[in-house]
Amino acid sequence: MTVTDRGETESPAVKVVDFGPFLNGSDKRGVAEALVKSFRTTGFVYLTNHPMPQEKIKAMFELAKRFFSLPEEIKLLAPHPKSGTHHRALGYSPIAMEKVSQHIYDETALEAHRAKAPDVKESFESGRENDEVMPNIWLPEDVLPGFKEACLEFFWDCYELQKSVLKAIALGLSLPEDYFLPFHTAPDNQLRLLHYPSISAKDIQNDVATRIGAHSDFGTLTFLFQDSVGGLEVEDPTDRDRFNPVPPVAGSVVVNAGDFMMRWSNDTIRSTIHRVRAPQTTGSGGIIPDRYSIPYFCCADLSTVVDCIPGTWSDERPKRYEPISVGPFSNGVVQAFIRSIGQRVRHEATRGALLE
Ligand SMILES: O=C(O)CCC(=O)C(=O)O
Ligand SMILES: [Fe+2]
Repeated sequence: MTVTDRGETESPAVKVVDFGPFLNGSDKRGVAEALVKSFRTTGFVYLTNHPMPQEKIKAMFELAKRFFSLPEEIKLLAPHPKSGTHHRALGYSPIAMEKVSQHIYDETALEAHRAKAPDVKESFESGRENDEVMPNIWLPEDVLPGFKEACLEFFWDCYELQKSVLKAIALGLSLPEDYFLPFHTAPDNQLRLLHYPSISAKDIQNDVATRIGAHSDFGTLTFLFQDSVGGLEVEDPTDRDRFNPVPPVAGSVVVNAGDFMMRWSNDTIRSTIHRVRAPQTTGSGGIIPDRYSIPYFCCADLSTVVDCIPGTWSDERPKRYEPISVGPFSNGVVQAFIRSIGQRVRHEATRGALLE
């Protein structure tokens, strides 16, 4: 672990990029290149001086805490639908309902995986309000007044952040700044509020339970706001058996690329496996405090078709993938692996399948 000149701890695996010079125009290219370099190497980056106001992030965390502290039967007034009709999760999913897995396709192996170590977390998910195909699932307004409005405002603020980051990535790939924007207009994105209740450190260290199992995300990008508890880890790009911590960096948002971006960029950009366990500073005894995090998943418009990004392929490095429709891709990734027997198992990615 190193300490940055801002006095914060920084994971040696994940770089901190100051987004300010991109936003104020003083060094757009420098920021864009640093960003893309991180996406090529680790698939993860911390962005500081991003445009999301810190008070809004703080307020969203406070509201998430109030939501999760409601009695279970009240939270279940906005239940995640049991059927697989929603391509993305919406509404409230109680503790241990979802267990994330990666590359397990056999039913018996899935059962064993499910039985092993539950993901001890609960979540609430929402998308844009005008989505007629997948309408949001809210609590009655009087239960937590202002919750719906705050989620929607945060959703659209994150969309503004997404546009700026996509512009920087385009520039870093020597493309016109607006290259990615027409593919992300709907937007078919998802805001997720996550709560990991306090848990015995021993249970996590002994693999009796986990916070979120190892997985990659499936979309274009994920923005992750995390509290000060820690525990997020990313797979080491050179050693698949090693996970490096991504500890909280004050004021930053963690940005990572998803499987869709990896495929779209002809594997130039990495979609890296990550998980949440006990913070690495935790001793073997004791209780790990509650963790709250807010991921925002950015997806290309379901109605579009994409081909490998110009500049990511050439005669020497031919295209590895055919053009693909975003809708069937996203539906395929999530739907094909949703199992509604017992706990819901959600495979967030088919990275292996894509690479074949
Ligand atoms: O809570 C976290 O820090 C990670 C969440 C995550 O990776 C996910 O929801 O996909
Ligand atoms: Fe994730």
